[in-house]
Amino acid sequence: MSYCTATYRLHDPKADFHKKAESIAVGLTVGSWTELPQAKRTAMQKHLGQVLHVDVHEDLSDADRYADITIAYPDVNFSRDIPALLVTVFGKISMDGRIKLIKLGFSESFQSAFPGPKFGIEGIRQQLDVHNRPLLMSIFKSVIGLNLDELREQFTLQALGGVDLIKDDEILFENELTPIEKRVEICARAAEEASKETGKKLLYATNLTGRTSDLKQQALRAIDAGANALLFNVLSYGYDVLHELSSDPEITVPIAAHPALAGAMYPSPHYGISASVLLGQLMRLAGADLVLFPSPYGSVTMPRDENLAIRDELISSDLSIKTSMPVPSAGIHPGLVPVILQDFGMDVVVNAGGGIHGHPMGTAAGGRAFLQAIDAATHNIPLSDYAHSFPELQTALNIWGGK
Ligand SMILES: CCCC(=O)/C(O)=C/OP(=O)(O)O
Ligand SMILES: [Mg+2]
Repeated sequence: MSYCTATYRLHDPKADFHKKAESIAVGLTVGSWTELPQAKRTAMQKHLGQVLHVDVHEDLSDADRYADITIAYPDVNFSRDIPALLVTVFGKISMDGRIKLIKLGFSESFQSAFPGPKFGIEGIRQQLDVHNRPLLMSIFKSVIGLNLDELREQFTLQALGGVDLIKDDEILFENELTPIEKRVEICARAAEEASKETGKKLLYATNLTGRTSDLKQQALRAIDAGANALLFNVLSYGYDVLHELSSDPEITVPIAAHPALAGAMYPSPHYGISASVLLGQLMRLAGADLVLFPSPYGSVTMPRDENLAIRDELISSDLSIKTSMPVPSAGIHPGLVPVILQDFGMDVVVNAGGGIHGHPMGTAAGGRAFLQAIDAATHNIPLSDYAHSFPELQTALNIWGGK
C-alpha cells in the first residue's frame, strides 16, 4: 500500500495518546471502524489510516506532557496535490484542540506529481555565475508611491553596490505608477547599465501579484518585458498556485517564495503547522527556488532550531527534486554575516533591505559593506580586522555591531 505520513505533536496532561492516535487514523480516513460489519471492513481496509508511531513524553510536568504521533494515510484516499493532502491530514483535526502538524512524509507516487524547483540552488548559482560564496540580495524599500524614475534610481543604487539579486518588497502590488512590465523593463535596463560597472550578473525578483486567474499571464508579461526572477507571496494564494506556476514550462525564471502570513501558522508550540513543514517541505515540493523566512537574529525572529529545520528540509536528499535556496531574512546587517555562514554554510542568500538602504554612506555602500563582510567571513577573517581596509564595512559595524 502506498501512503503519505503526517506526524503531529499533541499536548495533553491526561490523554490516552494511543487511543487518540487510533481515533485520528480512523476519523480522518474511513470515519468509523469497529461498528462496521465485516464485509464493509474488508472493502474499506485499503482506505484505513494506520498508526505508525506514538512517542509519549511523560517525564515532564502535566502542562508539558505531549506525544508525537505518526499516521499513514493511503494515497488512494486523495488526489496528488497539496490541497488534498493538507485537508486529509490536517483539515478538520487542525481545529480539534492542541495539535500541531510537525512533519510530512511523501510517498514516491505522491512526489511524482511534483517536478519541484526548476532551478534550485545550483541553477540559481549558474544564472549568476557565482559558485564559491553565499549570495547577496537587497530589497526595495519605501517603494509604494514611487514612480518609475524613482524606482530606477533605487534599483541602480542597489545594483551598483554589487548585489547578486534584488527583490521587490512583498507589499509592492500592481499599481498605476509602476506596473510590472514597466518596472521590469526599466530595471532590466538599469541592471545592464550597472553591470558595465560591476561586471556582475543580477537577478531581479519582481513581485507577481493580482488575481489568481491572471497570474500566469502576468508572469508571461513580466518575462516578455525582461524579468529574470519572480517573487511570490505563496501563503496568501496557496501552495497549489505556486505548484501551478513552478511546473509551467512557459514560466522560465526562478521563483522566490515570500513567507508573508506564515506567522499565523508556525509560532505556537500547541497549534498550527511547524515552520519546517510550512516554509521547508511544502515550499520546496511546490517548486520554490528560493525560500525567505525570518532569521533567528534580526528584527522579526524565528528560533534558531526552527530556522535550521527549514534549511534541512530545503536541501534534504529525502526528496528527489532540486534543492531550494534558504534565505534567512528581516533585520539583517553586515555584522550578522559570520553567524549566518556559521549556521547555514555557503548555500545561503544574505538578504537585507534596511541593512543596505540604511547605511550612512548610502545604498551602494550598504551593498559593498555586505560583500566585504561575506568575503571576510568566507575566509574566516574577523570583520573588525577586515574592516580596517574597508570603510563601508567599518561604518556598518560602528552602527549595527558585529566583530
Ligand atoms: C522575512 C521577510 C523579510 C522581508 O520581507 C523584508 O522586507 C525585510 O526587510 P529588512 O528587515 O531587511 O529591512
Ligand atoms: Mg519585505
